[in-house]
Amino acid sequence: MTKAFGVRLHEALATRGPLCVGIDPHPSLLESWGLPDDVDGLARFAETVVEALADRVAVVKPQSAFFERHGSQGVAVLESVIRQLRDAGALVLLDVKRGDIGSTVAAYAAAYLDPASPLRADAITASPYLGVGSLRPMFDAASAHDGGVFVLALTSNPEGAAVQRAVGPGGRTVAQTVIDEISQLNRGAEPLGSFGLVVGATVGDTGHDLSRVNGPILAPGLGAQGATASDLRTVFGNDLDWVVPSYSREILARGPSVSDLRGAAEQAVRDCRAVLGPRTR
Ligand SMILES: O=c1ccn([C@@H]2O[C@H](COP(=O)(O)O)[C@@H](O)[C@H]2O)c(=O)[nH]1
Repeated sequence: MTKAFGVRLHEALATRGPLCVGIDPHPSLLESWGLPDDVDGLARFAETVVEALADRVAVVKPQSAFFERHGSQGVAVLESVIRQLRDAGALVLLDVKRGDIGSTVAAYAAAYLDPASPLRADAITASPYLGVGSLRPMFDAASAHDGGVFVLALTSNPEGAAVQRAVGPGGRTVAQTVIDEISQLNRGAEPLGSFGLVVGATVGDTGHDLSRVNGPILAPGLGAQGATASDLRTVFGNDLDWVVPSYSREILARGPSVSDLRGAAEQAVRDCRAVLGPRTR
């Protein structure tokens, strides 16, 4: 029997350090690595990241879009990469940002969280734009199969604020509603729940209450989007315990050298540890 995603993430962060590295094979990165912008280039890029990082980084986050743009063969590469990452002990957070009416969300849940699926990951990202409740089939599948779901709350892009900071009839922002609903799902979980949030490292002081989340908070936007590890203190204040800092291009740009990729990941862990400090729980 496996352990709940929150438990596995807790262990991975403790043993491997507080870091998520994204696999985002941008055409420009393929070019700078001397690879063609085709399925072979995609596979060589992703396999190099697997070789460099899968046995040492806590969470690896393939960005599905960069695999999908190569069609069915790209998706086949993604399936293989997910399997290789998991076999090497990394937790795979598949960044797909899915969301829909509940009956369709059930199909997404089957695609990404059911152990029978070739695309099964440890956790996925989800969009709450159709209402957090519409994601219920994902939460149920995650609970049934020891997976996790990270729901967008305050995203790292500047356009997100207009929607996410809009205030609803009850006086809460859209983002705070998402935060509160996810916090409910994690109530009582030890050492932390399996339901996460996405809060960009670029957003500055959030002005939102993250104190009851009791689950992981993915913080993308570090590196290429301009945020630095020290910004995590400004963004999360005293709620730093379960922040999972996430870098993609900043680290990937150091390839194709396996040792340079590892060096960049080690530096990122040092930078983030200096801000996050020892986990208090
Ligand atoms: O708010 C969000 C949510 C997801 N992302 C994703 O993270 C990576 C960031 O890549 P960088 O190269 O480190 O900028 C990318 O896959 C985004 O789709 C995000 O940036 N912000």
